[in-house]
This record gives sequence, structure tokens and C-alpha cells, in this order.
Amino acid sequence: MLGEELPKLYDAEEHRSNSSQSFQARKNILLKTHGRPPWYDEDGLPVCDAFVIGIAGGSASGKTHVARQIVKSLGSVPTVVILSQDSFYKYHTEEEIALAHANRFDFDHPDALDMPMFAACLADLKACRQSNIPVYSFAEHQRLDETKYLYGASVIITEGIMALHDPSLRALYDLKVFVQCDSDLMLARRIQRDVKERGRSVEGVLEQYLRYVKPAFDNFVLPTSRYADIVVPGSNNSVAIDLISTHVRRQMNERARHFRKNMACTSIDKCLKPNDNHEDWNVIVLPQTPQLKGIYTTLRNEKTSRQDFIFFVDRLATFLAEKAMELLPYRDKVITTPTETAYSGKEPDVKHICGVSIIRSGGPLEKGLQRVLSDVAIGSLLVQSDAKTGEPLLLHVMLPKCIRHRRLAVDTWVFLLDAQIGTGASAFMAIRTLLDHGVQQDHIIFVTFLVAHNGGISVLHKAFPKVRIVCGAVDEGLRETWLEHYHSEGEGHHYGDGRKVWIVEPGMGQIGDRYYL
Ligand SMILES: Nc1ncnc2c1ncn2[C@@H]1O[C@H](COP(=O)(O)OP(=O)(O)O)[C@@H](O)[C@H]1O
Ligand SMILES: O=c1ccn([C@@H]2O[C@H](COP(=O)(O)O)[C@@H](O)[C@H]2O)c(=O)[nH]1
Repeated sequence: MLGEELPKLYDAEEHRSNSSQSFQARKNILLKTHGRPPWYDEDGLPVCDAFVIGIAGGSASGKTHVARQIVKSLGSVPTVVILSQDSFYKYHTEEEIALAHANRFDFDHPDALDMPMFAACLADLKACRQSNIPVYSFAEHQRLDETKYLYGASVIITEGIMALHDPSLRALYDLKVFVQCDSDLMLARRIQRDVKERGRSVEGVLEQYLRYVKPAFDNFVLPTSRYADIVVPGSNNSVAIDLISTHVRRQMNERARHFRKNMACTSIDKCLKPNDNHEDWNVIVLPQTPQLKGIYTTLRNEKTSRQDFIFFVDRLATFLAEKAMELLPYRDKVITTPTETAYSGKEPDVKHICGVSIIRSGGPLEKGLQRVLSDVAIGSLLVQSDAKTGEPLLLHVMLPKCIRHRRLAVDTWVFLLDAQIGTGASAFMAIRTLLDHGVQQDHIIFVTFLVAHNGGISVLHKAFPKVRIVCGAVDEGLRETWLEHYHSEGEGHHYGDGRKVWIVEPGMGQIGDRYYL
């Protein structure tokens, strides 16, 4: 089931629900039915670009309608973005806005659009990078100060009158569509829509139509139909839409990857053992003092009460966060003490720093981080296993501003928090997500309670050799099992009736459950 009210998760940031956001802002949406499976290979590199559909056609021909029908008909494709070309109208001067209100500004010429910016945003989204796209107000004829963050689509549908006009855009499309509609019908729909949704008068719409819209359609829009792979009628178009969605679904199936099993079972020529030199693997283990062992003994004990579990987890999280802080670069700083003496000290040499927890089990580490960095921004990633395949799925992204914007992300240090690294598949997905945003590998410090030495740690290290991992213990085992309450009665284990999980042994059990439930 899809709808605009569903996808609050990916685009929630910078989404100010004020009245200045016109219909146009709501045209750019990200819809999800289930999480996004791995889009990268075992070397950590993205291997499947998003599938991009470009839809052109005259104004009010039904481009947005076609885009939405495709999404509906796709059903269960993980994440779909509808990106409207209208977002890329240029920034207008006072004089231009005055002309626009008098229906004397030409919005239908290709030069009215910032094509290079449109192509750059689309290229980023296609290559699995984030994009902060402009928000345009039809009522004000102006680009607004806010932007809209988008990330994580496996299908992108872009629509606009000039969507097939620019060669740099056409090069990005996997499928080019032209919506062919009768001129009378387009005019009738435009009058109806512009009066209802864009604050126009009938006279104004007609004036603009005759002066700019119709000539531009004949000169610039219609000729681009020759680039289309499919021409879709502007009404009664369900057959064409079915054809398109069948094609997209097939493409998605071909791109599906099987990842977690590979990570857990990849033959490991050099396993991480408790006595190995962990630093070779960029794994920094807390000194195994009797005090630390005492904390782990309490945490591993199944008889430990929830209250004690929370207390000791919070203590341990603080130790780990302190250790992680040691990995930051520091610069000299001279201060004056209350005795009015100069003191040559140090301070972290970082521009931006934040935490990102992989929910739910990264949550118990947040308190520790907040104890050592009181005002740190903490974002979250929801990675869950597909109940049938055990593959990781990215379900939810909520990142701090210093990661959402690429120009800030390159200078951001991230403490990535998760309770344990077993197969490493969730860690892998989280690290890839940060890299997609422009965070540098050596600025990622993974903080965790446990690492399984025969788990995915070696694959993780091979793919991301500069990521450092701070943990309190390295455990011996990793075992695939079925979670009891998902078993079907007396049927044994089947896909669909159980949930496969990998557990670290001896481990601490389900850390998130023990902390929160
Ligand atoms: N196939 C269709 N059947 C009925 N109404 C349609 C159809 N396609 C579009 N419309 C209506 O026409 C108007 C303009 O459609 P829209 O998709 O917004 O056009 P465009 O994006 O090309 O400007 C909307 O009110 C929409 O509901
Ligand atoms: O400020 C503006 C910007 C654009 N327009 C008109 O919008 C259409 C394109 O939007 P569709 O959703 O494809 O119809 C274009 O024909 C411009 O004339 C505007 O009126 N004011």
C-alpha cells in the first residue's frame, strides 16, 4: 500500500510543514513499501544504480498522474522517488516575479530551468548519493530558502515538460516516456488545476497559455517525443502503465543481491582471534582489566535484572565512548587557569562530530556518548533482516544535518553505534550509507560492545580498511539460528514461517531487548 502520507521517514528532515510549501513541494516524494536491500558488493562498492524513468509531455498532459500510477502498480519496490522538474525553476529577481504575476514571464522556455542543477541532483540520486533538492513555490513564482533531503531510492521517476529536452538528463534515464495528450484536454486540465491549486485566474491562465505555453509545447516539448522509448496516452493509460511497471519490477529482481550469508560464510583466511593483534584489523579492544571483566560477567549473566543490565550497559558505554574519543585528532590549545597561569593543553581538531545509532540495539550506547559529548547530535539508521531471506534491509534514515549535506559530511566525524558485530551485515550497510553521504572512511569510528571473531569482521575490514572499531570484548562464536516465537507449529523451519538470526556466543543475548523491554 502506497501513499503520500506513508513516506515520512526519508524526507522528514528540513520538511517544514508551512503554508509556503506549494503543491510543487508535495510533488517530490519518496515512497516506501519495505526496506532497501544491499545496493553494494562484498568490496563495499555500490553496484546497482537506481533505475531512472524520465517522463516528459505537455503541461497538464498527466505526467505526475502517470508517475503516481507507475508507483501504485509497482507494489512492493522498496523505495521510489518522484522528482519533479518544477523544483528546478531558477531563482527569480523581483522584476521577474512581478512579470510572472502579470503572466508575462516565460516559464516554458528551456532556459527557465536550471538544467545543470537538475542533472547533478539526479546523477547523485541515481548513484545512491543523497541530494538536497530546491523547493519551488508556484504561488510565489520563486525558489524557497529550504531544501528537501532525499536519499535511498532504488527507482527514481522524474517528470517535467522538459524532462527529455536536455542531453545530460537523457543520458541518466534507463527508460524515457512521453505522455501524449490532446491539446484541448491539456488546456482544460490546466485551467482547472491552476485555478484550484496554483492560485490563478482563468483569464491569467489563458493569457499565459497563448503567449508562452502553447508555442513552447510546439517548439520544445513535442519534438522531444522522438527520444521516448514509450509513448503513453494522457488518459485511459492503464495498459501502458502496467507494461512499464512490469519492466521495472523485472529490472529490480535482476539487481537483487544476497549478502548476509556471504558475509557470515565467506572463508576467512585470517580470523580475528582474542589474542591476535587487533589493531591490524583496526579493532581497538578495551584493556581487559578485572573491572571490565566484572562488568561483562554481569552483562552476560542471564540472571542479571533489567535494572542492573541498564546500569552496567550505561557504564560500559561510557568507557567505550571515552576510548573512541581517543581516536579523534587533537590540536594544541593554550588556556589561562583560575590561577592566571597559561596552560598548554589540547582540544579535538574536528569540524563536526555526531553519533549515528543503528536502531534498536545501538540505542544503549547513546547515553555513553552523550556523557562524553554532552550536546552531540545523534541520528539513526534502522536496518532489519528480511524475515524470509535474512538479508539486511535499510528501512529508515534519520541523519544529522552535518551528514545530510555533502559539503559538511566530508568534514564530519561519526561515532557509529551498534551493540555487536556478528555477521557485520548491518554494520556494512550503515557504513555504506555514511560513505554514500560523503563521510570519509577514516572519520568513522564504530563503537560496539561485542565483536564475533569468526563473523563478518574480516569482510568488513577488507571492504572498509580505514574504519576503526572500538569494542569491549571479542567473542568466539557466531551461529545461525531461528528465533523461537517465529516457528510455525510442528512444521520445522521454512521460509515464511520463521525468522533467521545470527547470534554471537557466548554473547550478551538480545542486548536491545534486555535494555528496553
Ligand atoms: N489519466 C487521467 N485520467 C484522469 N485525469 C487525469 C489523468 N491524468 C491526469 N489527470 C488529471 O489532469 C490534471 C493534470 O494532471 P497532472 O498529472 O498533474 O499533469 P502534469 O504533471 O503533466 O502537469 C490533474 O488534475 C489530474 O488529476
Ligand atoms: O512559477 C511558475 C513556474 C511554472 N509555471 C508553469 O508550470 C508549467 C509546468 O508545470 P506542469 O506541472 O508540468 O504543468 C509550465 O507550463 C509553466 O508555464 C508557472 O505557471 N509558474
